[in-house]
Amino acid sequence: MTQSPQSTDVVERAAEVLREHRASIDRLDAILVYTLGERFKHTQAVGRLKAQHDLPPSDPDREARQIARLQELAQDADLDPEFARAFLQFIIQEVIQHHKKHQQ
Ligand SMILES: C=C(O[C@@H]1C=C(C(=O)O)C=C[C@H]1O)C(=O)O
Repeated sequence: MTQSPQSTDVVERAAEVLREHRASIDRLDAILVYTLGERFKHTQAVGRLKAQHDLPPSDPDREARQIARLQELAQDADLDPEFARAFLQFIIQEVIQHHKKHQQ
């Protein structure tokens, strides 16, 4: 069966919906970047504090509590909890590398 060509109205409406979604995605990406920037400011301060007081760069108990909490939040937010876990783990590993550099 051949498809009938879509009317100009339908095509224009689809283009408009796509534009709106992409504008929302761009705003949310900006929120993510600024949020991560703020988070890294705090973790850098924690890294300096740990270096000054000779504390270990990583804290596995704290990480386990954060991951459990984030997975609950992810469920509430309709986000894959496994994705949320992997994402937080990725960020924490980067933070721990920064903390190790503070201690060198
Ligand atoms: C920021 C800290 O250092 C590390 C990084 C963490 C993080 O990025 O959330 C959590 C625990 C630590 O392994 C901390 O101890 O609070």
